[in-house]
Amino acid sequence: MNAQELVQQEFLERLKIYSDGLRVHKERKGERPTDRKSAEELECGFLERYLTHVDAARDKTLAFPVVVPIPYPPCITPVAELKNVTMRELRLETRHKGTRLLLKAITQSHRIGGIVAATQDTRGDAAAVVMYHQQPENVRRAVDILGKGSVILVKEPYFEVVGPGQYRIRVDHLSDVVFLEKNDPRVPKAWRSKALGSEKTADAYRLKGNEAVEQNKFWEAITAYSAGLSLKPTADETGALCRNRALAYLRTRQYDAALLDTCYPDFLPQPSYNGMIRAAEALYHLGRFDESAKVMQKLCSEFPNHEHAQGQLERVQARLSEQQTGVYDFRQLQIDATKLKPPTLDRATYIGPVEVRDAPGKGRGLFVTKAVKAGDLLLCEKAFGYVHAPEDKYARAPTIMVHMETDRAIMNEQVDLLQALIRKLYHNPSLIPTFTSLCHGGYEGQTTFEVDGAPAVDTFLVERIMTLNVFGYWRTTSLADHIDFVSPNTKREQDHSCGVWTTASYINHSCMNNVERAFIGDMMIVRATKDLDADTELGFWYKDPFRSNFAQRQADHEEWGFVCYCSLCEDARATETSTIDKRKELWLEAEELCGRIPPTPAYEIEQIAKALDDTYTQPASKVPRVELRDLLLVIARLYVISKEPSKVLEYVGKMLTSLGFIIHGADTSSTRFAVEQWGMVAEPFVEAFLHARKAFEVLGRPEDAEKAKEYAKLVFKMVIGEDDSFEAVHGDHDTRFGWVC
Ligand SMILES: C[S@@+](CC[C@H](N)C(=O)[O-])C[C@H]1O[C@@H](n2cnc3c(N)ncnc32)[C@H](O)[C@@H]1O
Repeated sequence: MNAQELVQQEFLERLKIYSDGLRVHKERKGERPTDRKSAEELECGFLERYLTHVDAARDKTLAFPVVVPIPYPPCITPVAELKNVTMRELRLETRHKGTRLLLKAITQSHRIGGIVAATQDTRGDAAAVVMYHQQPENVRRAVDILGKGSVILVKEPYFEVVGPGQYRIRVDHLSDVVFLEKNDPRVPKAWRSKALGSEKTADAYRLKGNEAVEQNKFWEAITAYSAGLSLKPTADETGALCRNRALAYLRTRQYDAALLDTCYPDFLPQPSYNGMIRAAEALYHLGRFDESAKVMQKLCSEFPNHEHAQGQLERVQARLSEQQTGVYDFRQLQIDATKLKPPTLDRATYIGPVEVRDAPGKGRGLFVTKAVKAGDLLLCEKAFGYVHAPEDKYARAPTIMVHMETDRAIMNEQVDLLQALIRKLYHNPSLIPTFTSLCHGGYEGQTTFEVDGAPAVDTFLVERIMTLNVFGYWRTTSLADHIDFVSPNTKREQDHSCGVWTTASYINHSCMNNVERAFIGDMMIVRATKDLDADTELGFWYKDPFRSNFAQRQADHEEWGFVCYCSLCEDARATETSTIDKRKELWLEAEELCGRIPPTPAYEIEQIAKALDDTYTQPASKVPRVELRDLLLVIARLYVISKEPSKVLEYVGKMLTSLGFIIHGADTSSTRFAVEQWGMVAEPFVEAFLHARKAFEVLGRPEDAEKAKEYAKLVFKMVIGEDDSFEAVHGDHDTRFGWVC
């Protein structure tokens, strides 16, 4: 166990002690605690607890995991209809339906899992409040979200116990907390402060908002402009306040609200440059490129001298072209993905000839609407939500969310992704249907998404959808991963970036994949790996059958809530345990032989490959022999070293046929080399086809060599997403493998 693994191990042990202890406290459900701390005691303890957390964060250890209660929906009762409740009426581990609790922060807030502050109610009783999924510190400081003296209204408060004498109100749904301005009539007089919110005119608020914008304090600007708008301004003042607020909404990624403030689509009563360009930007970020382009065209004809507008028009036209044609400059995509941190690319989604349809026994699935060829682009999709793992994954303190009910947990990047998704949906409710249409297992959650004219986003529903639809991957690009894979002596790195792609999510699992996914930053590229007839359902691996055995795959599928009935899994079920054990034994023996220095003679490994092959009864075109792939490639490599091209061809041919390919001409006959039917495509076939290319070349069959290279490039395109980088990675193939004849 290395130092990093030790940290992980220690972290898990501490987590177990913590959650076991917590479980005991949670048994007090329904109790009204009588040992709540006073405001003064709470203030002192609060600081101490915060400092422990800061220490833990500095040492990159975990102090306080987020323990999630049994899922409960967000409040969808209008605030005005909720009854006031006080702290002393609250019962432990209970959500107080139909009520609202008015609180004033008596300390500054800090980040301890969520944003935490000590608060007091109108009777002077105190408890901490924790609000989850608010903006991260680099976007908005905790003290700006909930400063000392701030007043909030918690809808249907959930009161929880976190330790002996320690209780707090938790807010899991963003819409369950209302931040009240000091002049809000719901704020008791004693809690009001003259210093804040004292502007008298709409214009004064506009100026205050403008000042905040200049300091990049966009949230404060929104508050100021909104306060101005509440003072019944004139039409001109309203126009200016809205246009300015639209800018602040854009900068805080609230694109729906920004669009609304621009009076899109007719921009009445007063079309303006600022209003139109802000509308075009909001539409751009909402992925509505055609509408964005129309606004930009109108803008450019009305304001022909604006260079910026011209540039924006070209940008949106480029996106429209990508969206409609699926033609991308992949070389540039690779460059952008390497340079940008995070690698979220400014590109549009292309949805090719595919459609969501019912897939009996699997819910819905993605199907091709017309016949396609192996290698064809089916999707080039931008992530709906994406989190890029830091290069040094141990540079951060671990974060974890544990469900008390199921003991399931999500960690680090997945926690970040969940929070990003919740905020994205909350701030852009027009995107909610796209996301909530994704599968959410048996969890229904809240299906009403609006209350008091604002969105209500069910955190637990978002989490459920995320866990069933998330894709994780190893490196920023599949290309970087492939370079690790083909570079001798390079350890394959793992970054654990993750995201949600709302169209690719409809692709069901199949061990017998007919499409491959590849990543370039936050773009997922899906290509056919076989020639497919119209109406074929697409399938790719959730769990790679080459890197897992049947039992591991089944356990993984169980987590997703399904059983795989592909021919590979069915064959594994029908195979005797003794045969499975024999395969394992042979595989281990082969692994040991392959690792020897000097290399084991090819014929010894061939014998094992043959014995392994004999354990299969079904034809390889029906049940591919996944255990044989790497072994046969090793044998082909050994014949490369011994400069026996016909043996190289023989073993490349065996490798292809044992994975379900139907091929011709991988021998010394005069038959032209061709793939008649594609099998289970995977990364190592790039190398295999390149060995075949060289073998043909050495045997004086240039046309077959060219064909083999074409296939190598095609497989590269399927697994990397593009083939522009092919030469750069594999140009030195022959020298790298000792093919210098
Ligand atoms: C990412 S979603 C795929 C789309 C999903 N079928 C839908 O209707 O939205 C993953 C879920 O699809 C289902 N699924 C995926 N592959 C399956 C398979 N091979 N057999 C049965 N169900 C499958 C499981 O319910 C799984 O949790």
